[in-house]
Amino acid sequence: LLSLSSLRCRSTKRRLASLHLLPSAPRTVRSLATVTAPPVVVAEDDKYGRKQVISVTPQLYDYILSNVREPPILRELREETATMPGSQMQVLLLASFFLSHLMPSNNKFVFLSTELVTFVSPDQAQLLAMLVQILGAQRCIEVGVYTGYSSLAIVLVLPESGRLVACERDMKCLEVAKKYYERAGVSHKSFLFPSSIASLLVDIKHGLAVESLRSLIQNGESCSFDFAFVDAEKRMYSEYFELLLQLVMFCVVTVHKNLAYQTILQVRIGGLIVIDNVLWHGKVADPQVNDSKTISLRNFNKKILEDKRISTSMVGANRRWHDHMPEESRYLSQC
Ligand SMILES: C[S@@+](CC[C@H](N)C(=O)[O-])C[C@H]1O[C@@H](n2cnc3c(N)ncnc32)[C@H](O)[C@@H]1O
Repeated sequence: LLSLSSLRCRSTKRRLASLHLLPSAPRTVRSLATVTAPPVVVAEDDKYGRKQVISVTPQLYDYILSNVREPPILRELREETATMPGSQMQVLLLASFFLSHLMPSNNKFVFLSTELVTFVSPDQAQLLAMLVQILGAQRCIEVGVYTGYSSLAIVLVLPESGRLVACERDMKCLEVAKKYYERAGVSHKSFLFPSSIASLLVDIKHGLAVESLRSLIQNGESCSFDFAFVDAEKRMYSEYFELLLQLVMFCVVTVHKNLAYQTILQVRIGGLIVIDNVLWHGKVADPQVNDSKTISLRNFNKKILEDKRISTSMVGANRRWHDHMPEESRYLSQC
């Protein structure tokens, strides 16, 4: 535990950063994980046609990252975030690695790890930004901002007239996010036209996300968003989803042809809701894991699968670092 405390301490992280152990993350992982995993997993069940699935090794993940276009301001924000107490990147992997050797039979730190905060990786941020661009999204919502890495990635590709509603309960995190929004020139408010959407790219909603989403609905903003990214409290995913379905353009349009005759058309206009961490570091597939967050996510995934109102796609893990990590810490890898 002492090791974990010292690793979570800011000065230690700075020292690690100066040794290039943090936060240029992916390379650090390679230094810990010297064993190369097979790059391909073959699905065992013949009914899947013996499909080969690429397993992302640290080397391959390095390669993916070297092909990411990360704007310099996002890189700076990522590096600053990685030095913050509680942020999860390599610190956690390092801590778990050391701890697993100190206390091989103790799995308490797996629990500790879930208290730390993660943020999307550069490749994930690039994917989010590209989805927003493909959609031609103007109005977006993020549930769970942390220090603003994913939200800034989204805002940077929005048109001038775009808007991102950023929901976050932690003011300290928002201070960092605001600093970067300002530096990127996306937090400008026009005092001449305060209600103008065009003058406000990031609209921060400080507070519990469910309340912020409800107030958007009460303010008549239903069916007015194109895109949402959910990355907050796992046990609230179902509530976020139901509220977002009302806010994102996926709606019932009522057409009044004349007073006597009314047609209701169900129109899917094409909004997109991206939900992070639905594999919950692999725990959803492990019947031995039954904590409340894992159960919530299992139930949520089942509900989404059965929900006929939407089209859905679950995208698999893009990193498989736990192949290289001790058993106790394998859930620390990202999905
Ligand atoms: C995983 S982090 C978000 C990371 C961010 N999306 C990124 O990739 O840069 C989750 C954030 O959700 C926030 N959060 C958790 N529960 C919340 C809630 N009920 N309402 C608002 N924010 C919440 C936490 O404070 C934390 O900052």
